[in-house]
Amino acid sequence: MSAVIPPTVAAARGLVEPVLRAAADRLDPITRRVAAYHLGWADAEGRPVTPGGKALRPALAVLSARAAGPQEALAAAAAVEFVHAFSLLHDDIMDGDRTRRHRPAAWTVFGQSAAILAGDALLSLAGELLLEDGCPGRVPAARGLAAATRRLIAGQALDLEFERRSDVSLDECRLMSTQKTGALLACACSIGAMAVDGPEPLVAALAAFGAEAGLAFQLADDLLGIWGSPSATGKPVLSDLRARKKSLPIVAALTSGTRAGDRLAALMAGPEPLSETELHDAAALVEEAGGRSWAETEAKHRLDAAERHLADADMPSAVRAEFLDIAHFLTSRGH
Ligand SMILES: CC(C)=CCC/C(C)=C/CC/C(C)=C/COP(=O)(O)OP(=O)(O)O
Repeated sequence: MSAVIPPTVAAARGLVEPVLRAAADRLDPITRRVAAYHLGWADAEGRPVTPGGKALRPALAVLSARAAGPQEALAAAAAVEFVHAFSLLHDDIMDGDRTRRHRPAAWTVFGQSAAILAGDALLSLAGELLLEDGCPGRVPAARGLAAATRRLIAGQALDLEFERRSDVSLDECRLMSTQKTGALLACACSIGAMAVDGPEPLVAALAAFGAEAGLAFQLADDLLGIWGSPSATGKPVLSDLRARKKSLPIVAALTSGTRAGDRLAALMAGPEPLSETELHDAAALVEEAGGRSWAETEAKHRLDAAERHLADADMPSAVRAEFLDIAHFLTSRGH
């Protein structure tokens, strides 16, 4: 199944992209070239191409400002996208992933050092953009983004540690996903309202909505990491099992107390890389042990919880409907 990108997301991309490009123009030419490639503006030779990322976070940030009033918070929206872009650049290096958004990952084209520097540069541009912006809530917004980045890093640290552990609990795995993905989604959903100095209860409700939607998004992403087709995900098939990732469906299967879960644990404990047959066996065992259905149900629960937070928040009904549209899109991407 695949879902069409909501019109709000496409429209927000058009609004935020000039801000992103103008900010990236401040970078030195070497770093800008890597950033422009990673952000999907240019090919390896610097020729213009059509951007590949979905730009969900800036769309959520734009909506977040609109929830508080008629103002825009484009610098905040661009800053969140830069943090996201930094995290993907570094993540591909850490995971050794060679493909991103249907293209060779930046580090495979420009080398690891250049890609690390480009990620660092995007992170610093995010802070610069926010703090020099004229919006009244720029300092709390910058503090919120910095805290979300710290949590994103904590989640990534757990994710990497879990690859070497065989005793990861579902609670630990949930914490990792909440930090790795939920923190920046929560920030994207609330930073616009924060930047325009919106009321505190609205900011809190939007952050709670984003945290739940972020967990639902990560569950959907984890399902795609096992059963997603490379044409839909832009990543190699069975990539999470290949990397021995302890994603939520995998940990649900490993901790299920079933024979299939035990067989999966034995398969994943071996020292050698898994063969293609073993990878397909492992995916079947995750399913047999109930990991797939658990993750699908959990994603629905998280989406319901997200909707409840939104229902309680005071905002124009059209903005609420657009938030919901994006939340449903997050969990129904191509399989
Ligand atoms: C510090 C560090 C290295 C952190 C890494 C954290 C990390 C990679 C989290 C994964 C989050 C996620 C679901 C990304 C896909 O977003 P998306 O589908 O919106 O991506 P798109 O922009 O390509 O559409």
